[in-house]
Amino acid sequence: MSTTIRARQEHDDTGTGGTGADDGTPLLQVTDLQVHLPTGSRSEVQATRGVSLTVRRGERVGIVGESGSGKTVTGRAVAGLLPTSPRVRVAGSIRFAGKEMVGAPSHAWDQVRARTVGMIFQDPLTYLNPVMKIGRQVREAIPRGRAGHGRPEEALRFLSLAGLEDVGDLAERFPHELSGGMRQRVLIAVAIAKRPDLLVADEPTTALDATVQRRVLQTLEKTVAELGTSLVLISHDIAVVSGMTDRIYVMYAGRVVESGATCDVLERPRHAYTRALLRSVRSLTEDGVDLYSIPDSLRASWAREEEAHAS
Ligand SMILES: Nc1ncnc2c1ncn2[C@@H]1O[C@H](COP(=O)(O)OP(=O)(O)OP(=O)(O)O)[C@@H](O)[C@H]1O
Repeated sequence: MSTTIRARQEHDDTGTGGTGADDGTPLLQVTDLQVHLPTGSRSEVQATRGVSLTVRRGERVGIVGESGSGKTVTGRAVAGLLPTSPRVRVAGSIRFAGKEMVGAPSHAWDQVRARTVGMIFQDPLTYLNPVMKIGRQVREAIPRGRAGHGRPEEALRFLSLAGLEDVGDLAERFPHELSGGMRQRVLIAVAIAKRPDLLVADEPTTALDATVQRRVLQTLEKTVAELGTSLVLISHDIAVVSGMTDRIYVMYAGRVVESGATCDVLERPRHAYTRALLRSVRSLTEDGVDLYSIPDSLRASWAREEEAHAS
C-alpha cells in the first residue's frame, strides 16, 4: 500500500473527514450493507449480511470469495445495478464522496452511473449492443458535456488505451466479429470512456484462457493507473486479486471475514477461509499452473515456512 493511501486510511479510521474530493473522505464508503433479493413469489435470500468497505481515490481494492459469497451483489449494489424489483431490499449505507445513495432517487443513481462508477462484467456479449458498431458504442459512452463527446477520434483513443490495435478498422466492426479477449477490452474501453472515478470489474477475465486473461488484466491495471481511476476487482481467484490490489476484502457467506493491506492478508491470513484460499493458490503454483501474479512477498513467506518445516 502506498504511503498516501495509508495516510488517508489512518485519517479515515479516526472517523473524521468532510465531503470534498481531497479532504480524506473516501471515494466510496460502504457500511453495514444488507441486501435481500427475492428468490420466488414468497421467498428471499439475504445476499449480503453487513458488508463494510472503503475505497479511496486511486486505490485498487479486491473482493475475493467463493461462489455465492455475495461479491457480485456487493459490486452491483455499489454500481446501482441491482435488479429493480420493489422486493429488492437494501439497507445500510453506500456513500460516494460522502453522499448517501441508499434510498436516493433514481435520477441521483443515473448521475452516479453516468459519471462516477463504471462496471466491467464477465460476459461482454451480454453488455455490448450486438447491432451497434464498436466505435459508436465507445463514443456513446462518453458523457455529454465531457471533452470528446460525440467525437469518433476520442472513441479510437479509448480503444487504444484499452490495449486494442488497428482501432480504425475495429471501430467499424460488430461485437460478434471479435474474439473474447478483444470484446473484454472493448468493454474496458466503454467503461473508461465515461472517465469514472471508480471502476468495478466483476470477474473480468474468468471466461478467458490463461494467456489472454493475463494480457487483459495487465491492460486493466495499466489503464486505471494512467487515468488515476479507483478499482474494485471482484474475483473468486485470490491470485488474480492479490497481484493487482492495494487492499483486499475476503467474503464468505455474505460477510467480510477478513480485510487489510493485500500483502498483510496474504502473509498473515487470520481467517481459516483465507488460509484455505491461499493453500489452493500455493498448490496450483506448485503444480506449475501459471497464475496471474503471485507477489514476491508471498513466495518469500512460503519459502520461510518450508525452511521452518525442514529444520
Ligand atoms: N438476481 C438474483 N436474484 C436472487 N438471488 C440472487 C440474485 N443474484 C444473486 N443472488 C443470490 O445472492 C447470493 C450472493 O450471490 P453473488 O452472485 O453475489 O455471489 P458471488 O460471490 O458473486 O458468486 P459468483 O462468483 O458465483 O457470482 C447467492 O445466494 C445468490 O444465489
